[in-house]
This record gives sequence, C-alpha cells and structure tokens, in this order.
Amino acid sequence: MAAPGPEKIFPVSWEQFHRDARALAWRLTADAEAVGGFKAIVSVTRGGLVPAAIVARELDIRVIETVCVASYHDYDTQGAMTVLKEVAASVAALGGGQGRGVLIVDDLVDTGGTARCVRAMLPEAHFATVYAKPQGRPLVDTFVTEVSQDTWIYFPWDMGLAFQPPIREGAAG
Ligand SMILES: O=P(O)(O)OC[C@H]1O[C@H](OP(=O)(O)OP(=O)(O)O)[C@H](O)[C@@H]1O
Ligand SMILES: Nc1nc2[nH]cnc2c(=O)[nH]1
Ligand SMILES: [Mg+2]
Repeated sequence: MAAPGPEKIFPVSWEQFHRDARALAWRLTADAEAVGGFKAIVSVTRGGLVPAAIVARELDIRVIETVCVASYHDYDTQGAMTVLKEVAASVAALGGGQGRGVLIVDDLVDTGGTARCVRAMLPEAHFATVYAKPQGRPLVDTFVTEVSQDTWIYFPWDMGLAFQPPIREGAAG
C-alpha cells in the first residue's frame, strides 16, 4: 500500500523517462546475454507498457505479452490485487514453464505487492523496473533509480502542461 498523501513528489518528463528506460535496457544487456537473449517480455499493465516498448526496441525483443493487474483503484490508495488477464500459455510455457529467459517489465515497484503477484506466475523470470522504492526493491532484479518510500512518482502520461504561479506569489500566500 502506498502511503496516502506522500510527502514528496517526483515528476518525470517524457525525455527523462525515455533516458531512464534506455538506462534500464543498458543494465539488462549482461542478463540478456546470460540467458542467450530474452525470449519474451511480459509487460505489467498499464504502467509497464511504455518501458516495455523502449526496452524491446533496445534489446530487439519481438515477443511482447501482457499481464494485467489492478490494485490502485483510487490512484494512490492500494486495494485488493485483481488479476484481469494472465500470461498467455505460449509465453508461460517458455523456459520450462518457470519463466527462465523471460523479462518482466514494470514502471516501478512500491510496496512490492504487484511484483510479488506477478513473480509467483513466473518465478525464474527476470523482473525489471525503471524506479524502485525501498519496500519493493528486494523483489526487483534490475532497476535504475531508487526514490524514498514517501515519494509519489508522477509519470509523463499522467501529467499535462499547466501554468505555474511565480515562486514569489506562492511564498506571499
Ligand atoms: O509495488 P506496488 O505497491 O504493488 O505498486 C507498484 C504498481 O503500482 C502501479 O500500478 P497500478 O496498480 O497503479 O496500475 P497501472 O499500472 O494500471 O497504473 C505501478 O505501475 C506498479 O505496477
Ligand atoms: N504513478 C504512481 N503509481 C504508483 N503506484 C504505486 N506507487 C506509485 C507511484 O509512486 N506513482
Ligand atoms: Mg502498474
């Protein structure tokens, strides 16, 4: 569960997200070689779709599957974990049915609830996220940037351009 009303925010632009997702792909190159190239990506929807596209392009992975999990029903309040769609049988059967050679991609790990749920489906898969918070970090094999547990990450697809009042006006209020 993410703490309601986290103290800090970490807004991420499209450029920064692209850079960080590419950095994730760089970090995954040795792991990819170790398994003779990842056979498939399983993207954890919806947040994992964007980094999965970037990593797939960089590592030349052509088989992209989704696992659809929902738990944050009220944007920052976590509820029960619901699996809306499982991994397709053809991908679940790869690597002896345990996920070896499969790369699972999500945008972030927070409490680790989502990662724990997806890992149970493919225990030997490699789990990668762009961002990680301390509580979920032990569940991830590779990530790029750690933020504190009381930080809420705002992704570029959740934001838009908006007027910013001058700093001095805010300070006067
Ligand atoms: O480690 P946890 O505490 O489980 O949180 C991490 C998950 O939360 C977010 O997904 P969310 O359930 O909000 O759905 P979305 O990807 O569709 O936005 C994020 O994309 C991760 O999948
Ligand atoms: N956008 C976003 N979704 C989350 N789900 C769990 N933690 C987070 C977070 O920090 N940001
Ligand atoms: Mg998600």
